[in-house]
Amino acid sequence: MDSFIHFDAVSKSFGTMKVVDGLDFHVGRGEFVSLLGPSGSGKTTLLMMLAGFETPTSGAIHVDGVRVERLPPYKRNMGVVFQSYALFPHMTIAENIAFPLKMRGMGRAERESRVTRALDLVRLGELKARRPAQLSGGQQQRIALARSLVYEPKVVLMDEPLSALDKQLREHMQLEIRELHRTLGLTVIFVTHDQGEALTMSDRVAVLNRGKIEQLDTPSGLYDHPRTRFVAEFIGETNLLEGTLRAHADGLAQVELAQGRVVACRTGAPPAAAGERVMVSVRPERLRLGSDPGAANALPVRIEDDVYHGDHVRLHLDCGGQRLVARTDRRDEARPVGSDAIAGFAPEDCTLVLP
Ligand SMILES: Nc1ncnc2c1ncn2[C@@H]1O[C@H](COP(=O)(O)OP(=O)(O)OP(=O)(O)O)[C@@H](O)[C@H]1O
Repeated sequence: MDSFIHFDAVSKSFGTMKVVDGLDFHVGRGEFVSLLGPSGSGKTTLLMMLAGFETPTSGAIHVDGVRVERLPPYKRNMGVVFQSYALFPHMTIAENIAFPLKMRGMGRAERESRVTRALDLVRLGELKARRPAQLSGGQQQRIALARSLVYEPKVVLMDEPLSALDKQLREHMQLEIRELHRTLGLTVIFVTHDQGEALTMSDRVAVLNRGKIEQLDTPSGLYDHPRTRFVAEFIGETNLLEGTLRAHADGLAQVELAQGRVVACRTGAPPAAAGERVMVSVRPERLRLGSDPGAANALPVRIEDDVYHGDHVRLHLDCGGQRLVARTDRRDEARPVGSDAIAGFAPEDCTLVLP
């Protein structure tokens, strides 16, 4: 991956509060990267520093080899789309889209051809004489998208652009944005707090927590190999078993759980040294129920509850006082509530994270 956008030790404080803390990461040309994290984790601040509406307190931002963190927004050639569409109500759609071009002194003929092209991209050419109030929310958001694309930026920054739309429209717009990303070869940085949206749309996702990136990885990398407890719990759902790392050899870690049982976990370099505390993260669909207490990674459990979800059943398990969740196929053998069983998982199906 070539480095197209590079954050080099970027921090941002408001007064004494550090809201972005030493960010170091690269984004490749043409990549779609989402910023995902809880409210207040610094996603918007990161995006605003890239757009030029905020200046870092320290550190450097490079875009296509140019240092940009002190450049004003209009010199960065980035398209920006916000949650609120921010269209001018007194202008027609065509005038709204032409506005940034007019501000840059572009001639009328060139402006018109670019507006037509941008409207064609979002398939709303027939609405160009209307005013924003005469459009639906989804149409207004597509116009805002067209406006961000009109000066053919190489980077498009989007801050929760779909969160005001209903579910169906949101899913439709997700597909449209992905399609535009692919066909135009755009580099997209997309802020969302919807993990489903981040996982389905992105090449990679940066999980932010308290101003730091906990993990920047592909969607499957985050789900299957979370590196921290925060990521394991934030992305999807997981079971966390506390224990002590006893040994690591040949790619297999041995972890002694609180109740004295030892489980094996296939992993590269473990996150802790032998003797230190770790957590074993096992996704609910990786927990298998059986009856062989001698099986590998076997935990005796009692079935506390079963909840039918149509395509699957969720079992709530009690494992020596700890609550676990298993997701089973409807066709699996039925397990009556109150019965005992053995919950097991393969060493390949778990991950070690720091507590
Ligand atoms: N101009 C400002 N002055 C003071 N504090 C600010 C300013 N802008 C943001 N903050 C604070 O910085 C922190 C990070 O805010 P930011 O908007 O980047 O978070 P976020 O992850 O985008 O959150 P959300 O999902 O709620 O939009 C928050 O605690 C916020 O209150």
